[in-house]
Amino acid sequence: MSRTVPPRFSHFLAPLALLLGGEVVARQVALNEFFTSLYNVLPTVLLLLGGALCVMYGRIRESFLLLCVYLAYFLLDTHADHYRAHGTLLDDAALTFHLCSLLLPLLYGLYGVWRERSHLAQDGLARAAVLFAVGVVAVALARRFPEALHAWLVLIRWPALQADWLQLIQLAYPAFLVALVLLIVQYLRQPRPSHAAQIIALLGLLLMLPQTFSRHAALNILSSHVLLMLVVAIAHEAYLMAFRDELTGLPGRRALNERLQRLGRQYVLAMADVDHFKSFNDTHGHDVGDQVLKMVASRLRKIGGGGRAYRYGGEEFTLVFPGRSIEECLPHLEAVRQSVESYALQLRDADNRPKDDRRGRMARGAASAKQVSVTISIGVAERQGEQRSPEEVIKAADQALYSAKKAGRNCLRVHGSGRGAVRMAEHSR
Ligand SMILES: Nc1nc2c(ncn2[C@@H]2O[C@H](COP(=O)(O)OP(=O)(O)OP(=O)(O)O)[C@@H](O)[C@H]2O)c(=O)[nH]1
Repeated sequence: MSRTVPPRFSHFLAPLALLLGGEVVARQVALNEFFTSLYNVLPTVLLLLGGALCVMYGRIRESFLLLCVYLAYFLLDTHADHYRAHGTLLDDAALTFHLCSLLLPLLYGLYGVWRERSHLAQDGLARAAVLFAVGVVAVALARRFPEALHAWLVLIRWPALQADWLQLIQLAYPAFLVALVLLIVQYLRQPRPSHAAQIIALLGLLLMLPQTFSRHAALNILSSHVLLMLVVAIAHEAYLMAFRDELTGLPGRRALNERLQRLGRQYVLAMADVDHFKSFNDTHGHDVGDQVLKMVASRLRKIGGGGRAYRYGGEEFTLVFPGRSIEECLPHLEAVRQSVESYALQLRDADNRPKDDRRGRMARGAASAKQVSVTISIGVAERQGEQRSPEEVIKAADQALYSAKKAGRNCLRVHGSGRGAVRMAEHSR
């Protein structure tokens, strides 16, 4: 999958808010009856809701993350409930708790970075087999050698690193660290909201485990919030899939259609199209064509004047200016046309791409680096006269775009007037 957006703090905002909210609620000495009942059922409800979303959107990875967290919650809740009701721990409480502390981060990290394969059933079976094998081995060892396993788990392997405030077995911390590093690397390689949520959810688990027996309802509250982070991330990904164009990162056609329904009585729409893109693709290949579309999208995204860019489809883009007149928009459209024209795109050859940044920068600076540039034509129309509906305004902008193409391309045309034919001097390329 292509990386279209850089890491963003906004990816972490919702999960961080949920983590903070969970920790604040978990610190309450007593919850009222409503919240106690709510948090009693929430983990199961979220597992079912998240599971349904995973089935709908074919998200195997997230379904196993939810399952891991829920299984740990379920096992620990049985013991926490008994402890709260009777004031004593069941015989295998300590062993179950230590095993969860070790296996939960390991399985969570593994499922988090395990790439989804196209064959969903095979993928699901492989993940289920791992969960089953780990579960069977853990239960078998716990039944046959409970004392030996307990002693192995609680052994302090690195006395110098032991501190009073560490409330889990020592082995749990490297397990969390490994999972954290894997998930951070995954996020840096593919900065997606779901990958950000997985990192924060892991931190939520690290916060949750030590409070299992010490704080009333902390297990229910924090596991609910962790599950909620994962469910929200699934919904967010589904939204992006439907509304965002994967190649350019711009909002796509569906988002444009939604936006067009909410425009007021005054607005301007512009259609922009890459010139001679077919022959560009034929000459340089589809991959270079994709790089060009990303470059054009990145220029259009920066349009001023309150405009917003959408990928209409193929090499066509739509610019929406709510509440603006055509005079207000023309300078911004002309600026973006010029910015595309003057941008020299350095061709990146995936096979010969330098492995490190320094060599990459040197290669980009080298005179021999291959450069290409493209131009765009723009047609623009305003809501007025005969063009009352957004569809009619788009059609008018399309006609203006056609005029711009006929006028020699690399220019801007306004529908229904001779204005705006800002023909630029031909550039030798
Ligand atoms: N690389 C790449 N090419 C695409 C994509 N979507 C559409 N295209 C190509 O865009 C080209 C569009 O060509 P045309 O519609 O014939 O127009 P044009 O060559 O740009 O010519 P004018 O618009 O008349 O300047 C086709 O060759 C499509 O295959 C895409 O996502 N990536």
